[in-house]
Amino acid sequence: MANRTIRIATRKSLLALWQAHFVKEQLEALHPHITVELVPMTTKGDVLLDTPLAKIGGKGLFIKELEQAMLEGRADIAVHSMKDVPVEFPEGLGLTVICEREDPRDAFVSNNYTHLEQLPAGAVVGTASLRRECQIRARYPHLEIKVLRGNVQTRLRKLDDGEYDAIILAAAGLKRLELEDRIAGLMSPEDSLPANGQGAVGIECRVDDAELLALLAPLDHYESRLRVEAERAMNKGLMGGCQVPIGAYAELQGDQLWLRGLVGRPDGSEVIYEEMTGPATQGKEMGAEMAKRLLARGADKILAEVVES
Ligand SMILES: NCc1[nH]cc(CCC(=O)O)c1CC(=O)O
Repeated sequence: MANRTIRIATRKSLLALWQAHFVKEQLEALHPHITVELVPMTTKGDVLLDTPLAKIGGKGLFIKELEQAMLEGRADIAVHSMKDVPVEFPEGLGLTVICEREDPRDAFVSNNYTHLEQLPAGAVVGTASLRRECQIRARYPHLEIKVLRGNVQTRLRKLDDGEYDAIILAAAGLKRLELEDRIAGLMSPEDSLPANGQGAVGIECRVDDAELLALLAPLDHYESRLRVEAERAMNKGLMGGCQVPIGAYAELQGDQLWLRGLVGRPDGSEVIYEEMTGPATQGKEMGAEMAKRLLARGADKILAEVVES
């Protein structure tokens, strides 16, 4: 594998660039004779920053342009936040690596409070995620939810400008950007069940490039893969991505996997929850089974309504 160059397609947000550098550094350390370059690009999701995610529709809003670059040979790999990666891939591409997962939890961010419980009636909470919205509304119906879009820095600025009393962000993103001190409180999975793949970085590439696959393989983290694959299998069964009110979260307990999932109405009036434990290597089957159980309990109706609204 002489002197090969690996080009990483990446979005231009600080978080995306951090994640691309994170992969670049590991590849360069593992394979001193290869060169790794970043190919930054803008995606549809970056342009449509003020529209609620569920309304823009179209899966893979943040990754289509990156995939196009790989298919056309302008890039070799794409580094993604797993939570933004659709469950299906275009012909010829696949998710070949899941890196070790960062903190998967949601973070409560506020300059005045440390937990949703403390917020007075009418306080304004910012999020663009229907998953976060439905869980907050179900438990705290007296709070107001206001759409919050933009990259992590923009969201924090909007909080500091006083538009919101608190906002919810993924802990992983804040930690990676060295903004951990902005986390007022970490939300347990019971408080806010994370999105599938939250906190994990994955690598997508052309599946026919055996040499490349071999170079990437050492970055794969088995435990993280088991968890994320189970979560994604659940979302796949529900045909939902990051833009729908679905939470999916798996934890390893020895050789067992504990998978929790929910689908909720964005207004919080209904949250359907299921959990299951089984052999860690059966995550995909468990995810599919969980999806079936959720659908049988009415998740199909909720999801259809969200897509139509
Ligand atoms: N949908 C945007 C997005 N995609 C990944 C992260 C955070 C990092 C991660 O989950 O790996 C975020 C921001 C957020 O939800 O706060």
